[in-house]
Amino acid sequence: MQDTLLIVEDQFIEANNLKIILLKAEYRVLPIARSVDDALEIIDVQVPDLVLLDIFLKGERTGIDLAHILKARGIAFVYLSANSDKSVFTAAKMTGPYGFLIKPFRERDVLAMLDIAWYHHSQKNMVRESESKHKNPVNIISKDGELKKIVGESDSIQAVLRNVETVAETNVPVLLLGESGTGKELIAKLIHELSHRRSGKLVVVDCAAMPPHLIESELFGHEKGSFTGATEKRIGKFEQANGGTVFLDEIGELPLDLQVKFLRVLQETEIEPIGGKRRKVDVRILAATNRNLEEEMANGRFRLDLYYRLNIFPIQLPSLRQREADILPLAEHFLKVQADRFGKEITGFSDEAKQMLVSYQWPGNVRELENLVTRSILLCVGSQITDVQIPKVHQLGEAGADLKIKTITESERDLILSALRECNWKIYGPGGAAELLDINASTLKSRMKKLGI
Ligand SMILES: Nc1ncnc2c1ncn2[C@@H]1O[C@H](COP(=O)(O)OP(=O)(O)OP(=O)(O)O)[C@@H](O)[C@H]1O
Repeated sequence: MQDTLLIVEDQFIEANNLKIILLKAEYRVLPIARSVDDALEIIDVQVPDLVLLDIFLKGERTGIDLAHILKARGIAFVYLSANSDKSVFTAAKMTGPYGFLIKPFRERDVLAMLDIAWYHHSQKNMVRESESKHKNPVNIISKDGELKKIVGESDSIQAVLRNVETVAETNVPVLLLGESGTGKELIAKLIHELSHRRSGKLVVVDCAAMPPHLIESELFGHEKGSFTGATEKRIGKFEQANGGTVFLDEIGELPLDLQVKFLRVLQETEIEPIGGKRRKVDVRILAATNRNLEEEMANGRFRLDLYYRLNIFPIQLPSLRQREADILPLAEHFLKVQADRFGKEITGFSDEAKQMLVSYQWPGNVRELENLVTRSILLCVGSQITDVQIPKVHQLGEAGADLKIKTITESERDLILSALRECNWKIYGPGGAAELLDINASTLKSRMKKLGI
């Protein structure tokens, strides 16, 4: 089957010459688009295999704006541009094209670039296919009737799932590492569900949430009368989980004296309730932290022996910004789940909203994404989410960084550049630099021209 190409170019003669070259090389070429709107109309009817994209086009939106949309839709593209200006090139590069040709170009340069683009595109598709062939070990967790799906297409989350598959059936303790909101607790639940302990309990203990004077009794239990106020015997979490799994979240918060007692659970599978005798428990330990345990050890806050005992099988959860490929699948997943929950009929995100989602850094990781999607659903009035309220404080991150006194022109230039960078060089529409700077897009464009950006 012939590969189908779309040329997006506002110069009629150049577009036509290019079309002739491509037809001669036996590509199928869709009608030429002269603006972003034209291109979108064509793509809505027929998805091309690859788009050849000029940067400055007819109409308000640029090729870089279109590239963001193509990227969100998973359509490959290469740039063809007469403009080799460094800032434009940098902005174009950030959209992840398969190639960039400076006009005027020779026929064989175009064809060679297309060959390379096809090669990279097919490699990427092969990786995607092999990823989707790898079935998640169990991606549905049922607990108290609650269904949870583990979503993730990126290499890094697939590697996590493979590790989970490897370790789940063993009795080895697992240390889950990663920033807050990356899914450590969810993975702990998955490990439990995949283990032979699945019919036993999974007891979750958040070490950071317990008052220090109660942790020992909570974890190990106490005998009646063992201290003032111990009016009843208490069964600790380790014993409650007998035959099952204990997940200790925020293990880095466990006080040093209790780390020794916990080490005994790991080494001897024994607990010692306050005021009681040592006894055996049959539990598997999963622990998580978003702290750097090596640093904690260096500062004397975490025991070396416990660290080595726990660190037999560490699993590092990647931050969301390290796995951009997962942002949209996760967002779509939360949209479906939460829209059902609130009884709203929302079909999806607009291209602009998708672009805003993939451009943001997600310091709060998957939890922040889930919350933002929920908020967007509640605020959504139509059948599509067209706006997501990315926190402004992060968008403005770079603008105030440089405090050196500059001329007004220099400051204006820096500010515009920071805003453009924050918005991945999107000028118009929601999440664009004009919105961020709170000025009219055409004013921004004329300021950019004047300042040579
Ligand atoms: N891959 C994923 N697929 C679907 N939902 C996910 C995924 N990862 C995380 N979540 C959801 O994101 C939220 C945060 O995840 P979780 O509580 O497991 O993170 P955490 O790393 O344990 O956070 P913390 O360190 O703050 O305790 C949860 O609602 C969880 O269900």
